[in-house]
Amino acid sequence: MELCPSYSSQSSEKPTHNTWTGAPDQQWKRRANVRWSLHTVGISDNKLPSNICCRKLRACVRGIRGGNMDWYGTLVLTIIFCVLCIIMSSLKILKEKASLPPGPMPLPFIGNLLQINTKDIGASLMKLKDEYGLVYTLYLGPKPGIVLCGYDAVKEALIDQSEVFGDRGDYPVFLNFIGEHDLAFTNGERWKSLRRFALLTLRNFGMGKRSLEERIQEEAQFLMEEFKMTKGTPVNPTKYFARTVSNVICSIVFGNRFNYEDKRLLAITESIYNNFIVMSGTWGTLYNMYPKLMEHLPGPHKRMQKYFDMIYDISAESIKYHKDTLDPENPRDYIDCFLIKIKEETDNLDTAFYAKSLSRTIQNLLFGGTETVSTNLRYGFLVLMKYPEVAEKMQEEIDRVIGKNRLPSVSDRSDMPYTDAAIHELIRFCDVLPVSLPRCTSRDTFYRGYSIPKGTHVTPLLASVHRDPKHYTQPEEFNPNHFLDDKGNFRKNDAHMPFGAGKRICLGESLARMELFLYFTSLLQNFNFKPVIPKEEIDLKPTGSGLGNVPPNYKCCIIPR
Ligand code: HEM
Repeated sequence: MELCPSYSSQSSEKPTHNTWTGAPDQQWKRRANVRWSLHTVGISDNKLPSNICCRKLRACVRGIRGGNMDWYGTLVLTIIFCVLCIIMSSLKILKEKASLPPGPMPLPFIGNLLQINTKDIGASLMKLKDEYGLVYTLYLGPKPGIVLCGYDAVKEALIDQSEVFGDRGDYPVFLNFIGEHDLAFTNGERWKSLRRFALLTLRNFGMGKRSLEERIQEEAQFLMEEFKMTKGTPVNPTKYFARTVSNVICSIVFGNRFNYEDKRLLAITESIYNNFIVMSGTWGTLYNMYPKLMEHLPGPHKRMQKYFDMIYDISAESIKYHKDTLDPENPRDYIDCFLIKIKEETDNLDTAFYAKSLSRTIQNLLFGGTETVSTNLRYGFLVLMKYPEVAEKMQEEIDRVIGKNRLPSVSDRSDMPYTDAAIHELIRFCDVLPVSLPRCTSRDTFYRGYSIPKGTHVTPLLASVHRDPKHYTQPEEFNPNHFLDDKGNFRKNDAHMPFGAGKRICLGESLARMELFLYFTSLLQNFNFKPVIPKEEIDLKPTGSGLGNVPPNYKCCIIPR
C-alpha cells in the first residue's frame, strides 16, 4: 500500500511538537488510538519512524482510507450486495428449475459442484441417475443442463428429436482454445458445410487410389516392426499406439505419414495426449464449469494453449507447402481439397472455408482421430490381459479364418463373429468417451413431459447406455456374449453408441471401426501380450474420467507368436 507523503519514513522533517509527551495515562490512550488507526489501514506501528507526529499520522490514515468512507460502511454495503446477489440467484434457480426435470439442489454461483467428483465425472453422473431418474437437471457451473441416461432416453432425444437435440453445446475447455472456426464445436450452416466437405473428402481418400484399409494395414505393419524391436522386454505401449493411429489420420490430412521419431509426429501425439489428460481430469471439468474463473487460476489447463499451438504450427508449415505445390487437378489430401474449396468460395461472404477454419478442422481431425482410437487400443489390450481366455478365443478364430500368412482385411469381419463381438465389447466396456460431447437444444421443446428451453445444455451419458441393464445382461462385466446370439453369430445391440447418435454422430466412425478391427486382429495374429503382474492384480479402473476415460498406465511384454 502506498503511503501518503506526510507519512514517508524517509521524511527528514523534524517534528514540530512531541505528541508522546503528557501524563502517562494520556500517553497510553494516544498510543492505543494511534495503533488502532494504523491497524484499520493495515499498517503495524513498529514500521513508523520514531519521530512521526500524531497530527501527521491522522492525516496520513485519512489519506489512506480515501476520504470519509470508513471500512465498516464498506463492509456492510458489501455484505448487503452479496446477500442480494445470493437471493436473486436463488430465485432465478428456482424459476429455472420449475419446468426442468428434477435434480439435486444447486447452490448459487457454484451450481452442483458439491454433488460431483470432478476426477470421475462419469461415475458421479451415473450415481445421480440412481437418485433422480433417467433424465435429470444438473448445474455444471452456474447454468442448468439436462443429463440423459439409458438407451431409451438418449435415443428419444438424439435420434427421435435429432433436429432439436442436434446442436453442439458449449465446451469451453476446447472452444476457448480453438476459437469458433472449427467443425466439432460450431452449429448452423457453417457446421453443415464443413461436415459435408470433411465426410466427402474422407470418403474420397478412402475409396481413391490407395484405400484407407491399405493405409491402416501398412501402419499396422510399421507398428509390428516396432514391437518386434522391443524383443519381448516390458514396454509401455502408449506412445506406440498414439503414433501409429495418428499416422493414419496424418496421411489423410497431410498426405504423408511420419517416421516414428519425426519431431512433428512426436509433437502432434504429445500435445493431443497431454490435452486429453487435462480434459479428462479435475482441471478440465472445472474449466468447463467455470471458464472465466479458471482463466485466472494456475494449473495444468494453463499449458493447453501451448499444446494446441504445437499442432497449429505444424499445420501452418504443411499448409504453406501445399499452397506452393498445389495442382488443382490432382488434389493429394484433405489440405489440397480445402485449399481448392477456399478458392472456389472467394466471392461467398458467408463461406465456411477460409484459412482459420482449415487449421481448426485439421486440429479436429487430428484430435478426434488420434486419442480416441489409440486409447481404445491401449485400454483394450489391458482388458485382454486381464481376460486372456478371450484373447485366446480371438486368436483361435483369427488363425482359422485368416491364417498366419496374410494380413487381416475388413472383409474378414463377417466370418469372425467372436472377434467382432469381442471388439464391440471392448469398446463398450472401456467407454473411451463416457459423457460424449455436449449437445444443446436448437429451439424450445417438450421432452418426456418437460418443457426444455432453447439453448439448454444436454449431456448424453453414453456410459449409462453402455451399462443399461435392459440391453446388457451383465452390464458391469466384460463379456463378448453381449454381442453374440445363442448360435454364436454376431448380434447387433442398439444400445451400442460409442460414437454418439443422430445428426452429430462421430464423423470418423467408419474409419475408427476399420482401424480397431485391423489393429486388434493384426496384433493378435502376430503377438501375445503378457502382463508384468499377475492378471488378478490388473486394475481396470480409469485413472481419470472427464472428456475421456483414461486407462491406468501399464507395461507389458509383447512377444511374437
Ligand atoms: C473409437 C474411436 C472414436 C470414438 C469413440 C469417437 C467418439 C465420438 C463421439 C462420442 C462424438 C460426439 C458425437 C455426438 O455428439 O453425438 C464424436 C464426434 C466427432 N468425432 Fe469421433 N470418435 C472416434 C474416432 C474418431 C475419428 C477417427 C475421427 C477422425 C476422423 C473423429 C472425429 C470426430 C469429429 C470431427 C467429431 C465432431 C462431429 C460433429 O460435431 O459433427 N472421431 N466422436
